[in-house]
Amino acid sequence: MMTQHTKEEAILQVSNVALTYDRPILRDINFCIRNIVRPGFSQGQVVTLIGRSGIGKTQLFKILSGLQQPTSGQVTIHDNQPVKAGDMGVIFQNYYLFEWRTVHQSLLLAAKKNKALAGKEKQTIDEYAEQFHLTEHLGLYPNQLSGGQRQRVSIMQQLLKGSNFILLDEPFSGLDVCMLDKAVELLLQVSLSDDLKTLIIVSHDIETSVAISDTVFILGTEPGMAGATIKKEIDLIDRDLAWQKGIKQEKRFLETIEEIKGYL
Ligand SMILES: Nc1ncnc2c1ncn2[C@@H]1O[C@H](COP(=O)(O)OP(=O)(O)OP(=O)(O)O)[C@@H](O)[C@H]1O
Repeated sequence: MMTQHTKEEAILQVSNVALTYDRPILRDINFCIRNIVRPGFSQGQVVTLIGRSGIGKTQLFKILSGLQQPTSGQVTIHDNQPVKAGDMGVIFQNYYLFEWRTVHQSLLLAAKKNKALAGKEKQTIDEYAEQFHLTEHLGLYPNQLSGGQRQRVSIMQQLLKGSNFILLDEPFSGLDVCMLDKAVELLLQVSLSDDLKTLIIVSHDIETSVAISDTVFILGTEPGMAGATIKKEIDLIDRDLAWQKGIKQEKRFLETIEEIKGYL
């Protein structure tokens, strides 16, 4: 039985986006992310963007986050406003951190950008740190952290800034099995913190990323057409594959993974 939910207003709309350098990279990109309302949960959206290497995922990621202007078309968020740099929290693959600042200094800087936290920045940092198992690391510099800890600091930074959109580039790469489980838990926790939170994940680890998503967009090329477009959108809620622990082991999940691989 399909999990009870409704899809409401558009929270991100990509319209006719194209990107051309010396040749077309992206063309006719159209998709929409809607606010999912799930009774009893503050369920946010988790979207995975999949495509083979070199297809244009990073370029689309940059366009979505306002860091790169498309050649044509537009990306709008909140009441049809065009997205601009800074609207979205971006977590790059290498978890870029200010190496010369302690974790706490970086987090405080992020929290100060969020007007909603005025006066309670330090308290909020302590609460998140506890939740993310970073309490003992607040005084350290980034080079004294493990990969998993750096990742958690990056995510915390974006959450403190108050971004409703968090884009993650390869969030699972370079993590050992144990850390991978923790990263998954953490993203699920973030996605359940507010029904307006949207995570957009670009990953080569299809199984892990699809297992925590509600929607998959597959970027690919079509015969005779230059440039990549969204070849397929898979609604995992409709397939009853979303929001379930242990889904990775189920046959029908693995069938969807095979189907996705068929599009690459
Ligand atoms: N500044 C640029 N000028 C010209 N071509 C570019 C530029 N930046 C990227 N490209 C090209 O755009 C294409 C898409 O690159 P992109 O990095 O988005 O791929 P990707 O899907 O993220 O790949 P991967 O999974 O390997 O990271 C590539 O063919 C790349 O050569």
